[in-house]
Amino acid sequence: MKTVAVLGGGIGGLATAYYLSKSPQVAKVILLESSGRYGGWLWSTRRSDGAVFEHGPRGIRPAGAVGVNTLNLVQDIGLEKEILPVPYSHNASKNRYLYVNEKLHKMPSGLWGALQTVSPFSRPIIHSIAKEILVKKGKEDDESIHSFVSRRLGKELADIAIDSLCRGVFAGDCRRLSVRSCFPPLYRAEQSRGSIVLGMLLGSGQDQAVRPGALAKRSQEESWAQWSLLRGMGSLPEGLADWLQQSGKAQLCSEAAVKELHLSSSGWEIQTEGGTISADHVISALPADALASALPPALEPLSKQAQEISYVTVAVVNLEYQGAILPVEGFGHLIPSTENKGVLGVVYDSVPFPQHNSPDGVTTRLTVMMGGAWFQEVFGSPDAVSEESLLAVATQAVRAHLGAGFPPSWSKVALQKNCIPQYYLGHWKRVESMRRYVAEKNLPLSLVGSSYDGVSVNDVINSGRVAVEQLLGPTP
Ligand SMILES: Cc1cc2nc3c(=O)[nH]c(=O)nc-3n(C[C@H](O)[C@H](O)[C@H](O)COP(=O)(O)OP(=O)(O)OC[C@H]3O[C@@H](n4cnc5c(N)ncnc54)[C@H](O)[C@@H]3O)c2cc1C
Ligand SMILES: C=Cc1c2[nH]c(c1C)Cc1[nH]c(c(CCC(=O)O)c1C)Cc1[nH]c(c(C)c1CCC(=O)O)Cc1[nH]c(c(C)c1C=C)C2
Repeated sequence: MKTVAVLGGGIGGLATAYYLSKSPQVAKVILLESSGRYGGWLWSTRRSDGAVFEHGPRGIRPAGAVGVNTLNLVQDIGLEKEILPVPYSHNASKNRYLYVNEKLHKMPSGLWGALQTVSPFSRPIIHSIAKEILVKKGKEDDESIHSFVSRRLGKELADIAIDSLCRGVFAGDCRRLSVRSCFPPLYRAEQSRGSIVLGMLLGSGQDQAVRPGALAKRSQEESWAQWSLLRGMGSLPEGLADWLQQSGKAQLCSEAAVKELHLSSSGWEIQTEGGTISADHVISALPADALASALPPALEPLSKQAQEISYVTVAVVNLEYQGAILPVEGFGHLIPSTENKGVLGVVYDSVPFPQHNSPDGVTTRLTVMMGGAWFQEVFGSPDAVSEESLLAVATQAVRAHLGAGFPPSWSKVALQKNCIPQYYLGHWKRVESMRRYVAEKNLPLSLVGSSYDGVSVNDVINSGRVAVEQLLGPTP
């Protein structure tokens, strides 16, 4: 393997380039990014007074093999000293809220929470859990998350808790999203143990373990629930880009949009805004629709399937208020679609990460997330909506939900167009069929990134590692 081109400079592309650069089998890595900045949705505003605001992800979970894998990478690129951990004992880990019937309700957590009737639910969660063990296994090879949870745990949990959860992870509609692709452990638990509860107690064939380095071991010893970085999540792609530049093997090209891919006798000819590049192998970390636009007409079956993966738009509104305005301490609150379609949830950023507050006086930083699967219906076309109207909806939500009687002292509206892929029913079959097509045609192409195997930062980084290992064997 001489030259590998990585398409897309989001966290998926950067992580892929990192794993490639570690392999002695690769002579050169060329990363092509269309914008002037690396990181994709990982994007932080650092204000001159030191305050940090996130316009994409704000916290990463250290749990599981993929969480360990990300911490190993963070340690290896030297970002360890910038880590901001949030332990399980912290209020931001223990307290999550739902906004239902115009009131905040703490979501039940732990055994005590499960044993009690906690509003807005009409009976203790333990009822649903106990009955779940006896529910028969589903017969379909995929099912919507809402249908799966209604069947196994009851309609009330599906309508309120799961509806909100899917808005708080996928900005999506649980009636359309696939349980198999969005929550593989739940699907696997039913398949292997006939029950979610038994699957969790007995295990259901988890992913391969990743050996933890010192940082991941520390996260386990200190029971971290999530982590961020001192100067915001944007430091992760910046750190990776710096590491790649110093590796001497990687050539990072920004403002180099990939226009067309052509198969050649030895691999690919890649036509970019700046010229043509040759590569022996291409790893695409582009959103699937962007890859579809660049594929040659001869690979139409592949581009057609890539085009069928849809995305939703999220308006991310960062707000800063003077003083401590929160009536409760926690991670934030989610709003089920029956309560308010347009406003998905509010993150109380100051609670998990007070280090990102301005050092000048007491402030509260919040992020209101809006739209998702309901964007068009509530706000109209993302191309026509004004920032002012989105800001007005966000500040009104904070006023109504949290009682902030005065306007924010600072705000920023980021309209994140087509930012989260939606794994609808049958997503697994489409992805499998795309990969089978690539294998059968012997195409020098690998598919990584959030369009295929999970949307979290951990999943995306891991998809880069898996693709490189499939191509070259285990990374050193
Ligand atoms: C608002 C929001 C909040 C989130 N919160 C969390 C969270 O709390 N925790 C978590 O784990 N995850 C979170 N996520 C998910 C996570 O951030 C994303 O799934 C992940 O960053 C996707 O990375 P990626 O590299 O696959 O894609 P992208 O970030 O989309 O990267 C793709 C890159 O390709 C480039 N590109 C596009 N077309 C071309 C072309 N033709 N040529 C060259 N380059 C091109 C783009 O400019 C981009 O840089 C959140 C996402 C959003 C939007
Ligand atoms: C209100 C909208 C959103 C909030 N965060 C996201 C959206 C769309 C995006 C998002 N959040 C998480 C992930 C990664 C998933 C993972 O597997 O790690 C993504 C893409 C993390 C997350 N956020 C919430 C949950 C339950 C999770 C899963 C992991 C975990 O348990 O920590 C809940 C949640 N998200 C938002 C709020 C306000 C909220 C709950 C109060 C914002």
